[in-house]
Amino acid sequence: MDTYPVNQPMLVIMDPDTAREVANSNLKKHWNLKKFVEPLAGTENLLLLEGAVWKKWRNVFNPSFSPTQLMSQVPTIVDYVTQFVAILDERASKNELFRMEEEATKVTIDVIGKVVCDHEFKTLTTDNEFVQLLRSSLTWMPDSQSFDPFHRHHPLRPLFWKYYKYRMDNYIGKVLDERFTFQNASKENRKRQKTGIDLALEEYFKESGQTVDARTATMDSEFRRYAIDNLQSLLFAGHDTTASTICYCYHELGKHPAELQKLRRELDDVFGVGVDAGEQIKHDPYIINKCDYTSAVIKEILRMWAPASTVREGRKDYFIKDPVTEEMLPTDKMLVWIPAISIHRDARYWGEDAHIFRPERWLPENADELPSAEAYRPFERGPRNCIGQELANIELKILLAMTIREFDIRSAFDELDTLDTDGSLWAADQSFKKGVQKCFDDEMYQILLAAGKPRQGMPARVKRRRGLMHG
Ligand code: HEM
Repeated sequence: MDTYPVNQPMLVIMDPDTAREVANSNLKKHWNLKKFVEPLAGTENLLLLEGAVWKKWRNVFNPSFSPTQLMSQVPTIVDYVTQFVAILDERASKNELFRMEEEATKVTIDVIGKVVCDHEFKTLTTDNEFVQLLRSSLTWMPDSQSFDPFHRHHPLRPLFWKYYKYRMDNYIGKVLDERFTFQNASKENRKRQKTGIDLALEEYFKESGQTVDARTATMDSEFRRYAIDNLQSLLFAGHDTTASTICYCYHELGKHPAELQKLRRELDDVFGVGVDAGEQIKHDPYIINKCDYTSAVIKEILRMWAPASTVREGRKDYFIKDPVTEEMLPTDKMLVWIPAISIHRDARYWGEDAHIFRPERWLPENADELPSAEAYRPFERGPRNCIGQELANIELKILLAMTIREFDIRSAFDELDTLDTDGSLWAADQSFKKGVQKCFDDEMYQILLAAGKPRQGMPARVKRRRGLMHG
């Protein structure tokens, strides 16, 4: 696809086997990605680094996302989701129209903040400075569909981005420095569960050959830069994709009563009718593995509304074989894109109902119907796959288990205009409301704001179904 002069020519990969080859190749991430990531998380981070430096940092953070480490975080996740439930309950009792994406972002930020930084962002209960800066930075993201040259190359954009990044660096830098001072200062601390920030610091002590003693150790500025950018990339990548996915879960379930009923029935079977799922999950985190249909709903949503994908930079010496003509296609000066969402909706792999929400396709008894695993890549595949996929899955299951039986949730695009002055990032940029307002025959199509987010942040209404069982 040649979009010159708006963008570089693109080679769009729609064939799952070719996608596997590209994902496993050493083609670098495309420089275009930097435009989105740098304002939010700098350049020295897992999303953008390459080669040996990337490998080193991936190894540093991998243990924070191991199954055992994640399961140990489940009670914390339940506590945050309980606060999210309280917010929904308040919205319901006031019968308020609100943007679900804004509220979902709060819970996912609080979770990732705790999992990665062991820091309480308290976004669910207070106005957190870091999150406000992150959202302000997002308001400056160019609308990729805009042909207005002033909008695309706004002269003030780099200044604002620099300012927000500077303040976000200060915030995370402080969290890091506090941890650095605190690191291993006491025996009890050494025994604590280690989060991403501890592992990063451990790596530093190992590399710098310093003894772990808070009074004499110093942190060099290069390490500090890498640590801050990496923590920010985890905070950023770890919240908005998950927030977007839970919104689409609510949206599709709201449109599909039969599937919603099946989901509620499964949760009743696993947790008991009228029994609080949160307390049970806290007590036995592995109970969520019994929820096959819940898992199927999440997989189906990530198939239909995958919020992220990979873009790679072509190279002179790298050719891709056209699976039909067998022609060797050059990739030099091209953006090589694997649009997961398009592969996920391709009838050649998923059948005539590729655009239909049908969680049943993921149930164990229907495994034979599924196409090759390569045709499903919401978290990408190969060495640069998503480090946080298990965390996202656990979080999404807990969110569904603790909300879907408590509330009726529906998107409310018919009332969108009444949110024009709510001060959200969506209200700030009215250009999102212009132009065609349906894609895949759905008003809640994705808007590219770093990741694919639900249009207008999903205007929503919630109704309580029964008395709350949580705190
Ligand atoms: C539903 C939720 C999520 C989806 C759909 C998703 C999707 C993706 C995709 C498609 C990539 C590949 C990007 C590329 O090639 O440029 C990726 C990478 C990444 N994701 Fe996620 N992600 C999710 C949640 C998370 C969470 C919870 C974290 C928490 C830390 C996270 C952290 C990352 C990081 C750090 C990378 C870069 C990995 C590397 O290159 O080594 N993501 N994700």
